[in-house]
Amino acid sequence: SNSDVCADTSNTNNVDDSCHYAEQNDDDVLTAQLIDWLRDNGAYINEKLAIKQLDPSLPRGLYAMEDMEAGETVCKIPWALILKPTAEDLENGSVREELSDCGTIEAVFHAITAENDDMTPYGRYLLNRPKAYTAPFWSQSAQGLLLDILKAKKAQQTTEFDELPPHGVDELIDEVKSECNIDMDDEMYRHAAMLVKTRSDYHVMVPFYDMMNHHNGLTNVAHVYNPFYYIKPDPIDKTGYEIVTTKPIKASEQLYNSYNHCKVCSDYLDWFGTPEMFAHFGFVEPLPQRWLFDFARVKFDLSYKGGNDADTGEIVVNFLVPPSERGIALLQEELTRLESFSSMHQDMDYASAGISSNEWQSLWQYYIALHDALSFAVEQSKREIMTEDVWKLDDNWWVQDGTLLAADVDEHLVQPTTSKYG
Ligand SMILES: C[S@@+](CC[C@H](N)C(=O)[O-])C[C@H]1O[C@@H](n2cnc3c(N)ncnc32)[C@H](O)[C@@H]1O
Repeated sequence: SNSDVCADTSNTNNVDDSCHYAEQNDDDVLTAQLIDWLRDNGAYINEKLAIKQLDPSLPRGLYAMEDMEAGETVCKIPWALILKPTAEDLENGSVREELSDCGTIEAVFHAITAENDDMTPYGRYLLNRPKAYTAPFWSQSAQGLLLDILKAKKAQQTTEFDELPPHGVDELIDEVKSECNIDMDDEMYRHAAMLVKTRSDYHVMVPFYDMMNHHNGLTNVAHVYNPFYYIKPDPIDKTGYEIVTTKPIKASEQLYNSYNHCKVCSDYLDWFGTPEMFAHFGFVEPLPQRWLFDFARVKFDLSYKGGNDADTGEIVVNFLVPPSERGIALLQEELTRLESFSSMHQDMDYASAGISSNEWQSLWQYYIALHDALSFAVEQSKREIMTEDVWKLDDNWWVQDGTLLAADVDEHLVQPTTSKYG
């Protein structure tokens, strides 16, 4: 229980105060309580694992404390400990297309607003996450600055995608409001919605699973059961939610998930790349990155030559669709515009911009990633054979990685036909 942990970690006269402080503020205590609670309630958590934050500049994540083999179970979380829509809502949709995360937002809201004694360690950890750190939840002024960078002010737009990605950061809150009929002016509902957007596996919020950070070059875990099909063919309400290692992992290495390429789900959103990851999860993913500039019909991956070694430094651009002169000229125009934006703001700080320090840092982190990606693409195009063919294609010009699933044309779900995504 909480008081046991407090008694263990404080031997001062002021037990109550320091105890209270630790409970409220120490994420190490919160995650230790989370793991105890999960194990006490029937979860399997591999003994070789620990949740840690190595450095304040790094996100808290899941690490191997001893060598692990490929195929070891990372965790198996009973259905009862998972936050999810009501049984009735789930009945209405046994496959992903019919499920929404509205019920999950409700479940998270209840978990983080429960009275003291009823609040689970999972609820407490979630409650303690930083608030409003993804762009759709930023203040109006911070969002306004981001939209300036993206040239996405509605009045200036001539076509839907005459702007840099990510698209629609200023629309998400209204979407949740209307789709879920949830009061998004309530601070706790907003926090619940952001938690679901940043941590859920579609309609399920799975404690411990959601401690894994993202890296598409170093992914070393996979789902055992397809989380989208909770009734068939694999009933995760009976089996529990299980994750396994896919590679040998050395002591001290981090376990990484992929937030956009699920290995057992057999499909992924081809357009969901680095900008979308930033909007949805609030961080700039490390290389490999994917960038799709619809207005210029340019799509490419950025990666390190010969693997994931950031130290070798050499970055390669892989155009997934042959670039056109017209498209590259449009990117060059945006680069020039971005540079004048940055020189206009160089003497400013977050206070003079009227936004929070976190918003300011996040904004410029994305600016740099965007500027770098555009520069690399423009540079590399000089060594490519250019063709204007991409402008003869229809709106799906960018679908190159596989075959569109006929039923899902709007979502652009792509079934991988190559081994590229493992
Ligand atoms: C599912 S949670 C992962 C656990 C989280 N780091 C924590 O401390 O609870 C997703 C959040 O982790 C952070 N994150 C995940 N992968 C990251 C990465 N590669 N770099 C930076 N932050 C990352 C982002 O803040 C994201 O919204």
